[in-house]
Amino acid sequence: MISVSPTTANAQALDLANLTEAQTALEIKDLNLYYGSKQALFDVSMKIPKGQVTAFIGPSGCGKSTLLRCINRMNDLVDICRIEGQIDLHGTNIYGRSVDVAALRRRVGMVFQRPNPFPKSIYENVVYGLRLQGIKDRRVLDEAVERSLRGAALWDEVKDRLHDNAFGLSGGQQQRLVIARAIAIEPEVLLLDEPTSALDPISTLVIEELINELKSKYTVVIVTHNMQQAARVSDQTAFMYMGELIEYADTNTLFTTPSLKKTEDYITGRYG
Ligand SMILES: Nc1ncnc2c1ncn2[C@@H]1O[C@H](COP(=O)(O)OP(=O)(O)OP(=O)(O)O)[C@@H](O)[C@H]1O
Repeated sequence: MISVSPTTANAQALDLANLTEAQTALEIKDLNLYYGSKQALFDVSMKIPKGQVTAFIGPSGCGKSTLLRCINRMNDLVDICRIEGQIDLHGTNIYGRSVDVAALRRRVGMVFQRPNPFPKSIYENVVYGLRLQGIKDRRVLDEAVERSLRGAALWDEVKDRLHDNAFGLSGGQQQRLVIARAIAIEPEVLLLDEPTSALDPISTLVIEELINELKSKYTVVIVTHNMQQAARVSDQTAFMYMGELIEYADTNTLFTTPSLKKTEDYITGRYG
């Protein structure tokens, strides 16, 4: 049995099928995705609430990362990838003709499985996106560094060595640095693709606590292999299987009283 965290279990469950516009960060509508002739997502539709943590779970190859990567158009980088359907971010289709993809990726930040700091100082990693925007004012940059590192629960550990190379940090610290880099440009949505799978249990716990704090400012969508992690950190969970969204519900319901047998079989470990 998967135990759901008390904060998650006590949260007021939202009516996910009938979220109002004000409650919705993302709306995925009839999304089909193909890699060449192979279809990887089938008619996925869901609304992702604002200021909450939503987890995608399911067995390997079910399409979790593919769906996540649609939300900031990372799949545009895959030549053979074709998408039908749409995703609205706060009401505007991110696949619309006039969308500036670089601007979209500033609104929708992403953190990957392996920490990927740049070979630069801690400070320069955090301000990277701000420098790209042409911001040079030292005071603005200094403030952003402190705010972002505090936001990523890393400030106290690195405040005395901001100009040291980021590669000198532990794996868990590097992952929090990457989160600080992502939040420095104040995105609306943070996508986390198995953010703790390369980390030890203690670093994992620190990141999970951080995820809980991040949702006060950002909409967080996380892909995880680990059902216990989904139960601990997310407010709602989407279970995917072979490219389909099978069941989507508040995390407590999905893990304690799922509606469908397929979901129950997965969460009780019968497959996957
Ligand atoms: N760039 C790509 N080119 C071709 N096929 C791909 C590509 N990326 C993913 N796929 C295929 O799409 C399907 C879904 O893959 P995806 O990585 O989204 O699954 P996943 O649920 O995230 O899996 P995992 O948990 O193992 O990371 C798989 O069959 C995979 O082989």
